[in-house]
Amino acid sequence: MHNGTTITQFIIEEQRHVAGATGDFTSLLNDIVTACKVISNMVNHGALVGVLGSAESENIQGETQKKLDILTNEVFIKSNEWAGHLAAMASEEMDTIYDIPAKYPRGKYLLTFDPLDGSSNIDVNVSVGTIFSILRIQGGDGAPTERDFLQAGTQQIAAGYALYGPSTMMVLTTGNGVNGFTLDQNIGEFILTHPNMTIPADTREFAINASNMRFWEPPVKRYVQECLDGKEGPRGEDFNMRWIASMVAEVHRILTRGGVFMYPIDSKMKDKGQGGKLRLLYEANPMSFIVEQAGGGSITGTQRIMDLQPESLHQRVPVILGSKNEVERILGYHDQA
Ligand SMILES: O=P(O)(O)OC[C@H]1O[C@](O)(COP(=O)(O)O)[C@@H](O)[C@@H]1O
Ligand SMILES: [Mg+2]
Ligand SMILES: [Mg+2]
Repeated sequence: MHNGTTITQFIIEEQRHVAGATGDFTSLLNDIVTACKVISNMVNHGALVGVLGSAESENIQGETQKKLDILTNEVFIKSNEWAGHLAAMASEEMDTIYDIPAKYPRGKYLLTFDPLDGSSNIDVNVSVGTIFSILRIQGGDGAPTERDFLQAGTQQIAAGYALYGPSTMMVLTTGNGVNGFTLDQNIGEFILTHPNMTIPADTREFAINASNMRFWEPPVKRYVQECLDGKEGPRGEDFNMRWIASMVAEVHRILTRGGVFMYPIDSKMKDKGQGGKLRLLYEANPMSFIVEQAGGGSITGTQRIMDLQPESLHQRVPVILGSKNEVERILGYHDQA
């Protein structure tokens, strides 16, 4: 039996050092933690409870939704709408913002989330996750609007993800570094197991969906080719490759042992007028906050993601993140192009 620090104790201790803290933020994080525990249980039971497979619906990106995309979205809404901490929510799976029902008090925070990340893996029992980010509403007391969510990543006050893998973990930043917690199923508590996670500046491991190679832009083609050329090439060292197709699992690997993850822009997307594959508010910004807090870098290819001014709720952007020196090398290749 361990006597580790629970995530609630950790958050409360951290908030003790925040001037003017009211407890709202702690309580909001606790509701998010509860939602992830419910989702962990749902994902773990999978076919036993009939939650695998596709739903007969599409999200605003035109992707066929999985049953679990919809069920996990519901869990997040129900767990977070009632307590009076939120002004509104926005989800990858909802076309418009979710306004807090009038029967509940409205609060000062905004929550954005990707309820199930790595959906294409759920039916094949590969790790999936949940990604979230917390902002403070900037506007007045009126009803929140989509515009309230269009804040740069630097405005985030917290970000995190849950990883439903061999064990269920939660990784969190509130702007004071990055900490990882493992769910002890026996007591139903997330316990601090990975304090102060940091990303090594150098790595010999990259992750990209190589099936898109012919559509990539020259800087990415050059970077990946040099990795593949290994010892015989300009890098003079062999590189390893990974692709799980769950962003949460890729980022967790990078937080644990370094690496670089790339979902770059490509000509196929450009032809469709698409700005990238991954969503700025639900995936790119929260993961960039976590990666930067762990000493890594996160860019579109040409600029820092967290400096981007969002233009729309479901905007997609290119994402290149991970070990700082590799990310800077890729930025340099784009500058030279
Ligand atoms: O299917 P691909 O091209 O390998 O893309 C995988 C990427 O798409 C995603 O699954 C998109 O996220 P969702 O599953 O939340 O839609 C990422 O997690 C992952 O990195
Ligand atoms: Mg996702
Ligand atoms: Mg998703």
